[in-house]
Amino acid sequence: MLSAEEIDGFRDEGASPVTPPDGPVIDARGLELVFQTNDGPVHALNDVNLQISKGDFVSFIGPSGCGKTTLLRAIAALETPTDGQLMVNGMTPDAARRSRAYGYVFQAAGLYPWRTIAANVKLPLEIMGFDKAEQERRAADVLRLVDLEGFERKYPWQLSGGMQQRASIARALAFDADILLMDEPFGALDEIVRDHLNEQLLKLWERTEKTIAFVTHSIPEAVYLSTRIVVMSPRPGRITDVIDSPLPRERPLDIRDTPEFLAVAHRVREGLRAGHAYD
Ligand SMILES: Nc1ncnc2c1ncn2[C@@H]1O[C@H](COP(=O)(O)OP(=O)(O)OP(=O)(O)O)[C@@H](O)[C@H]1O
Repeated sequence: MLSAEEIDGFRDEGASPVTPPDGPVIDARGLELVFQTNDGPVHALNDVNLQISKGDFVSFIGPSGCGKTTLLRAIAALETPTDGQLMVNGMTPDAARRSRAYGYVFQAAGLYPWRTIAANVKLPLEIMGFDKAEQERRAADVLRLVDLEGFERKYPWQLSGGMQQRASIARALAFDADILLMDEPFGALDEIVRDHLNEQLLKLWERTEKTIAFVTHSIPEAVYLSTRIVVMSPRPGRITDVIDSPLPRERPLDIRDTPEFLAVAHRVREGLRAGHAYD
């Protein structure tokens, strides 16, 4: 379920989503993030430099604990960098959050079991004070976008895992932010369902022209989805490679068998290996 801080994000006062600037939608320069813990400092991000343009689909891939989620949470103003500069839509992450610059999709669908699918999708809109008619209209629109038309009155437990994750994507889309931050949204699903959702997500990205930042552990998923793949080293997370995908935007699933696809996957694997200490 959404945490108190995430729900607070919807409550922040703010205008409707703003038009992104001409420059990068997400701009990180020399970003550092150190957590202070009882066992001493944990250096999660080290000198992260990255510019993401409007309409990019960027995947972050790296070993467990390398700081992928931390980076996404910093973009969402849920963590505060200890050094460097981070701008989202040309403003500080806090200001971007208040202007509802992004929707956030978590690893677990996080739907409230006592609310119907439509009521879950409307939750942020309710908190933001949209009137009832607008809530209805938007919920219907986004549920159609994720192919859940007809499931409005169902409860989350009546839906499969993949459908629940689509509902959580619909909830993140409901207030029409330009940026979608997705933290391993399909990590817990079986491969066939994941393939199907990957295909659907690409179509949705085409239709909506959103900028997507997507965390994954899966090389094929990163290569299949992305226009850019950001490879990270083990903690402290540094960017070791940024790959601009040569693949066309239109991607049937069987593109994964082509030499071009396999070449990109190979480069990602090499990047992960280079950053990894095995001993
Ligand atoms: N709030 C926190 N306080 C202290 N340490 C934290 C906190 N959040 C994350 N960390 C630590 O920071 C490091 C990076 O964590 P993060 O969750 O960003 O990694 P990740 O790459 O997303 O991992 P995974 O792929 O396993 O989800 C880890 O060592 C983690 O234990």
